[in-house]
Amino acid sequence: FQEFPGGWSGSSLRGGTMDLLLLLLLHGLLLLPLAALLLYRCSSTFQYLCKMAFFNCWIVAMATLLSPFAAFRGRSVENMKLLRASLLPLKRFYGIRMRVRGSERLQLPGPFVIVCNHQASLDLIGMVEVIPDRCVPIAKRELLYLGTVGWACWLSGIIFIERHRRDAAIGVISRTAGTMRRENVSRLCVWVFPEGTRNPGRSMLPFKRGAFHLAVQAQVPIVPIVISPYCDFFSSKEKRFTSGTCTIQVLPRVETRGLSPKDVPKLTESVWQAMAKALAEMSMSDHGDQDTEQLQLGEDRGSPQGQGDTAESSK
Ligand SMILES: CCCCCCCCCCCCCCC(=O)SCCNC(=O)CCNC(=O)[C@H](O)C(C)(C)COP(=O)(O)OP(=O)(O)OC[C@H]1O[C@@H](n2cnc3c(N)ncnc32)[C@H](O)[C@@H]1OP(=O)(O)O
Ligand SMILES: CCCCCCCC/C=C\CCCCCCCC(=O)OC[C@@H](O)COP(=O)(O)O
Repeated sequence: FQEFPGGWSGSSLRGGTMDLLLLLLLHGLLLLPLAALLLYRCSSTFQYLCKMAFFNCWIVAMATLLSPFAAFRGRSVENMKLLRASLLPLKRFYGIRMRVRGSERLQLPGPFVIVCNHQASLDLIGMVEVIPDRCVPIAKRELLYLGTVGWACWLSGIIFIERHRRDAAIGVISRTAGTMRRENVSRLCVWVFPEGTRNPGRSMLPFKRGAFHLAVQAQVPIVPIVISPYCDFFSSKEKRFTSGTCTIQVLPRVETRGLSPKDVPKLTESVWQAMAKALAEMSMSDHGDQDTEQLQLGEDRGSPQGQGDTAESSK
């Protein structure tokens, strides 16, 4: 480059290009969040993707932060309290109002098995709303391999089963029943999603029998819980996630004392029927507003009737 007095020199030309590039980069950096914000406001799909990404990031972040503290205690159901506390704020972030009905039905002195419908991973938000102390979920083994999430689940005493290895899964369930029955172990409850997989919408899949074998083997009651359909505010198929209201209905417990394995098919069917009825009633009313407290279970023996409450959560 030749230099001319008062003209452009090679170095000043390079400097000018650099300035221009920097200016463009700065604009880009400023415009990107603005564009993302605009997209978030305009596109419900983008909003859904952001909210789901945040859900997963929150879980990974909490698992990473809390696992070292949980590790001090070792593998213990007491760590479920940490897991629960870390997931409770999620409903506020998403503007989900939780209504719980019949929560007093969970205050039993002894062990019991909870069975709950499974629509989406969002069920975790409902689960932590009502899960009693010393209660662990049964989860698919794949969760164990999700890095710190798996570690957090293991430390919290979550019971893992390999769904496609029936004999191994039955073995895990039998050992769990043994632990529930053992007198020297303080009360242990187990939460099962008996559909065995997620099932979005207003219906339920037929139930797998493991939860019912577990209750019969341990001779403990079954407490069915129904979470109202998310259709109003959430759909993974339509990529829609807005704020909304969710009702959690705890149904009367079903006793299993005196039942044997041959009673399991009938027991499974009657619990499915009772839960399907409650789900249908919730679907008909706006957000499960209809009072389903008077639900009677065919198999229900000795459950306190008509004592239901409706608690709007302030947790
Ligand atoms: C800090 C932040 C960290 C946050 C971390 C995030 C937290 C995550 C935790 C949340 C966990 C939620 C996870 C949800 C899930 O993973 S759902 C998926 C796992 N759950 C299930 O699969 C449900 C349990 N499954 C079963 O119970 C099944 O019954 C199973 C044992 C797996 C067998 O299934 P399958 O073979 O497909 O079918 P059936 O149930 O129809 O059974 C077939 C025959 O076997 C007999 N059977 C079943 N179980 C038993 C048993 N325990 N004992 C004896 N016999 C059994 C059953 O009766 C059938 O025989 P018959 O037809 O009656 O002759
Ligand atoms: C080193 C590896 C790092 C991996 C990091 C992975 C990050 C994973 C991010 C978030 C994990 C969120 C876990 C939420 C678990 C929700 C429970 C759930 O809903 O499981 C589904 C199961 O019921 C049924 O599964 P399917 O419907 O049969 O499918």
